[in-house]
Amino acid sequence: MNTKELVAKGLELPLMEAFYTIQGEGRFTGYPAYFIRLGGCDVGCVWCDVKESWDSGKWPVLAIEKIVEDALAFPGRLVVITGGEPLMYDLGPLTALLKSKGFTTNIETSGAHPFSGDFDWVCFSPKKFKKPHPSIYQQADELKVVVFHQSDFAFAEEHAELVNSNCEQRLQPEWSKAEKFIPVIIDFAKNRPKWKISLQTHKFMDIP
Ligand SMILES: C[S@@+](CC[C@H](N)C(=O)[O-])C[C@H]1O[C@@H](n2cnc3c(N)ncnc32)[C@H](O)[C@@H]1O
Ligand SMILES: Nc1nc2[nH]cc(C(=O)O)c2c(=O)[nH]1
Ligand code: SF4
Ligand SMILES: [Mg+2]
Repeated sequence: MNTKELVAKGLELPLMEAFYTIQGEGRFTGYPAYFIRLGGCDVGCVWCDVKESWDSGKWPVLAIEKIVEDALAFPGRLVVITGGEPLMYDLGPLTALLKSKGFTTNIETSGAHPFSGDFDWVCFSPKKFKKPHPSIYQQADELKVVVFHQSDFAFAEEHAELVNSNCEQRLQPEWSKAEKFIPVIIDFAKNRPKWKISLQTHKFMDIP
């Protein structure tokens, strides 16, 4: 098979970066985790903090065996697959291999492509820029909505209605608007206690 075919089968993937750090966001904030950041995203969030990931063609294509071998070099056994938009790819083979090696598998996704892979935790961050694929709503363990504009609160409530009943709900201020929206998010959550707050703590800790 050629590279295109191998990527289509999820046996090789474009890898922007992989790094061992502390999960900065959401339910596992503070947990040491190995991040696998896949290249490529077609969603186009204006405030994306990793726009350099968007062009998959910029990044080397690696066999999943190599990706997993590199992850094993670190003490932690929590992996976060992110991007770019990781669900652009078939994550079945990578997650199966990770789990066979004893990793807990988490994903950060916009849900904008059909769900694939075997995950212990699915963090679903819906975007106005590309409608989520229907398959994400029953898979999501966490709904994490980025607040960039006042209208994002209604957007968040719309998606809270669509996810499964035990899906955790978090609001995350868009980084450049944090000063403006943190007080608003605090007030919103205190009045609607199903909503919790997620901050990009890695940026406060000055770690990747
Ligand atoms: C870079 S995205 C990659 C994974 C996937 N494409 C997604 O959007 O969930 C990882 C997380 O960072 C969030 N994010 C990206 N840029 C942000 C920003 N400027 N402020 C706050 N959160 C941001 C996304 O909403 C998502 O929850
Ligand atoms: N430390 C750290 N935590 C994160 N949580 C989600 C991230 C992402 O870019 O997917 C991220 C990230 O880039 N760094
Ligand atoms: S979906 Fe994620 S990676 Fe893609 S543009 Fe939006 S925040 Fe960035
Ligand atoms: Mg990030």
